[in-house]
Amino acid sequence: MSKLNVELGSRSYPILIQADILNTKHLLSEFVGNNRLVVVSNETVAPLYLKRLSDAISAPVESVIIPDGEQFKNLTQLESVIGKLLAKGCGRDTTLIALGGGVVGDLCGFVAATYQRGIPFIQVPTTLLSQVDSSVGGKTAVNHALGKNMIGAFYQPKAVIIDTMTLSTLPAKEFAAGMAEVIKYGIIYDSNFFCWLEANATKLTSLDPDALNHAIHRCCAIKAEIVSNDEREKGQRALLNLGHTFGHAIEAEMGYGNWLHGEAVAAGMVIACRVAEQLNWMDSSEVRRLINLLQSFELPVSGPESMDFSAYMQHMQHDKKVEAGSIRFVIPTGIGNAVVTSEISEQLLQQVLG
Ligand SMILES: NC(=O)c1ccc[n+]([C@@H]2O[C@H](COP(=O)([O-])OP(=O)(O)OC[C@H]3O[C@@H](n4cnc5c(N)ncnc54)[C@H](O)[C@@H]3O)[C@@H](O)[C@H]2O)c1
Ligand SMILES: O=C(O)C(=O)C[C@@H](O)[C@H](O)[C@H](O)COP(=O)(O)O
Ligand SMILES: [Zn+2]
Repeated sequence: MSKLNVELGSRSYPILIQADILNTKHLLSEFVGNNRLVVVSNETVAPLYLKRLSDAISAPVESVIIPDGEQFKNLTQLESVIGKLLAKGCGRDTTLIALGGGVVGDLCGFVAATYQRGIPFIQVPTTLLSQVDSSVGGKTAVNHALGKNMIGAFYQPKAVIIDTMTLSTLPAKEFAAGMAEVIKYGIIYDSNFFCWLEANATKLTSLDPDALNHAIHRCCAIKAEIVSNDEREKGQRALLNLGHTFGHAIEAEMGYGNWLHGEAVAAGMVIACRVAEQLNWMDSSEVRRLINLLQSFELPVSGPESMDFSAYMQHMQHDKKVEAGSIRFVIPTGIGNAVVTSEISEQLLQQVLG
């Protein structure tokens, strides 16, 4: 088993990574004490993994099951989950366990942050995207029609338990979406990791256990370090938003769920790199390497044909990185480095976005 730690003083927590960790007896006992346990999952993941998780916990477990899809990461569903917890009589001595991908994790985390002013929760992520990104760092949220993750809280889990074996049932398109966030870490932070991804793309697609373990471990280590330094995104954490200003605009414009989050981030990262290329911050060979790597996972490398400059601008005004009315963009300065800047002219954006 590999173990990492998110260092946040009294709110620090471990990330445990292991194939088949869901077969470990008394898996969560050190994190839950005598609390009542409620698993929040969805109608796809629960039939696959809820029994295994319950068996591993070796204590009574209740569950709340939500419908599957990004379009259900909303206030209606939040209220519904809270209503079910109230109907069960759950008090503050309840720990929630998010079993599923980023949608379940973000929603369950926000329920935990708000239910009776806050109860503990544990992340058990089952998609590649959630194992490398969303389960770590405590960004919890639901979407609003006008923007992604517009209603939420920073609220850290008590532990992140990653069973890499769960990826064996993940649809290929969802695996690819997770790879977009994996590649993001290479661009913003670690050029060696980017080179490693170029060399190991085939192994990753075929779910080679060692390659998967290395990629998940490296991503979690980078995210743990960034979050430990900047929990509330006052500085460096904003780099994790590479591709998201454009990507979130795509998700909202196309209707939540029609473009997967990772697909939109893939297209958004290429757009950010095209901006960098125009500024001579990145050379075209580096942009080509990103495109090639994304394409090796069959990810999109441009936004939807139907979206033009004004459609992007309309959504990007709501981006959470807007400061004093200016949109701040994460722009790479090469493979392995990126900066946050508000100095991107509308003219340049129009040129890149069309
Ligand atoms: N909080 C954060 O820091 C953060 C970071 C990145 C993304 N996100 C959010 O995460 C969400 C995307 O997460 P996602 O890509 O995991 O999508 P998801 O949660 O919708 O899961 C993708 C699909 O895979 C299914 N699934 C999950 N695990 C499975 C398994 N093991 N086997 C078979 N099917 C499985 C799900 O039911 C769903 O249909 C977005 O809402 C995004 O905004 C949050
Ligand atoms: O953890 C972070 O910080 C990130 O930005 C990770 C992103 O991959 C993730 O999609 C996040 O939810 C986006 O955050 P938002 O603040 O732009 O909604
Ligand atoms: Zn993301």
